[in-house]
Amino acid sequence: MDVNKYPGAKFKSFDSSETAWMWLTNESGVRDTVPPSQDHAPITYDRTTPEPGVPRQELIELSDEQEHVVRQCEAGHSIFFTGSAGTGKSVTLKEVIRRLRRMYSSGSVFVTASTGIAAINVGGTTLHSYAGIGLGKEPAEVLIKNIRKGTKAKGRWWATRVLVIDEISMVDGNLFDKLEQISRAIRGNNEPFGGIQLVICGDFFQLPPVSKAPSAGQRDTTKFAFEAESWSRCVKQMITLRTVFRQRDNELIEMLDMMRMGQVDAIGLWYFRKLDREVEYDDGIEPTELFPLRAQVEGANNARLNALPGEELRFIAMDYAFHDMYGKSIKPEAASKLLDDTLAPRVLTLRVGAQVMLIKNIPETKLVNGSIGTIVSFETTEGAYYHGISAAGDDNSTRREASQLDDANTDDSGGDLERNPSSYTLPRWPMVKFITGEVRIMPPMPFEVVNAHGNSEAMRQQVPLILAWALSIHKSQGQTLERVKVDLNGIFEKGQAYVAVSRATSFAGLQVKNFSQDKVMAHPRVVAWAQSIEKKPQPVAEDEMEMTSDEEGYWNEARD
Ligand SMILES: Nc1ncnc2c1ncn2[C@@H]1O[C@H](COP(=O)(O)OP(=O)(O)OP(=O)(O)O)[C@@H](O)[C@H]1O
Repeated sequence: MDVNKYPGAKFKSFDSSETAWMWLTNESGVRDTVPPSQDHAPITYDRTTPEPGVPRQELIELSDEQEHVVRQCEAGHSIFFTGSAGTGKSVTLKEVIRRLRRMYSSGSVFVTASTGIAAINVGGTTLHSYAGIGLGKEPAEVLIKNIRKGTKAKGRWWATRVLVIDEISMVDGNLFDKLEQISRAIRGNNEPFGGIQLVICGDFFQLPPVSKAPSAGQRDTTKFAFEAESWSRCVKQMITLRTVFRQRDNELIEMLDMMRMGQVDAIGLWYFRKLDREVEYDDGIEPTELFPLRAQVEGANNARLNALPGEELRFIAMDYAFHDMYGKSIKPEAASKLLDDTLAPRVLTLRVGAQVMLIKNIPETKLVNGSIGTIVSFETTEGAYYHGISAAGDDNSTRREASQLDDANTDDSGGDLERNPSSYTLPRWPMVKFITGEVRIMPPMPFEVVNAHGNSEAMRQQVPLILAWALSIHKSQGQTLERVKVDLNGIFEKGQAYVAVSRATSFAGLQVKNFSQDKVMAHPRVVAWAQSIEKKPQPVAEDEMEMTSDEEGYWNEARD
């Protein structure tokens, strides 16, 4: 890596993501992730060839009900699929995106989510940025006028054949109606949502749309997407995934179900009270404590880090800015802002003894996004190999590249100073011992932000870890955590307690402090809607008639 050309640089610009990947592959030696393909032709899906823009996941065999969702999407139906936490909604959605992009051109399948973090999780962009509506506060007529004036957002609306919306529970109902109106107006098509096929995913019992909390005596202004006037016209099918994969213990699954509905019975209460105990783990790795507020998380993590003796190492991310989907260069500051949603921090400060969470899946291992471990030392990759320890993402074929990474970073031109100020010649990376017992060295890995077409707009190279004594409930959404601690006294939002507690995989790894009925708040309008759906026969697509026993209704699990 000829970093002499870029003294102290944190950015390097490229014409396209392909040239950046070529540069990374040929010059920096980083080759632990295959560059996203820009090719729209069908690609065989395996661990080494990700679809454009779809985050790589371990090969998972879809269950029948998950496969059914995929087939309905392939058949062109507009659907909303839901299910309680851990039923594999994200896994299913990634497969839907992969298959639809293979069926149509990837340029006509747009992937969005309600928040930046959720969008990264499915390899998409925020719904607001797809729609080109800024904050979307103005009336629909004004937004339509603004979109008509430009070419970009208008072009996106025209090009869209399928619109994927993930984490729908956080999408405001008024916004949904505005988007529906915009779509019809811009596309000049009066069919529901302007004729776009909608694939909507989420669980309304999880986090609600962000709205100002009502003060005493004020009316709750939350409007859910299912309360949108256009919802029933646009969403023709609702499918509930019922098999929970995250937890195996049936009692825990039942308790979580009760919590989701905000109705914990006496037995559930007894079980929850039993969970109010300290859990000691032999390996010294503590449970991750989930907090509702970011400041609480930072306070808890920094206090624990500062209490550790020994040297502190700071790992500074390298950010790369590419082009947006119209070929316009993205400014470095804008790229860094986008990349902050990837969870990979701009600066990661660590010490030996720090508890960390992996924020990438490591193929061929049991290590996944959410795996918890402790820093046991800082080592060069060469040193780690000498002791028989592999690098993250490493198998035999990448060993050479990982050592090239060391060579690249030991260049005495100064590039290494940015990365690892404590070592001029031998950059060291965190060595982590995970709960699984596995020990891995963690050199930087790439984190990408893709646009709604699935092409890379920005990339961050950073050590794939964050501090994990504490985590915000918001960031924990979508995660699976083996050891969790939640104090329900801090909970203030409906759905928050359920999201937090449902991250756990087992009773043994779950501690719940201060459980009380009033903290397990399901939104009354979500409950009422769920119950009304339960009573209503569901619209069934023609090719679905024979499946009605399986897909009776949205809330058939509540009937059991
Ligand atoms: N068909 C399957 N076979 C085996 N494991 C699965 C399957 N589907 C999902 N899983 C696993 O179950 C866990 C939860 O999956 P996922 O995160 O997709 O659920 P989710 O419904 O999106 O959860 P949440 O609502 O909490 O975000 C993951 O560890 C995932 O790998």
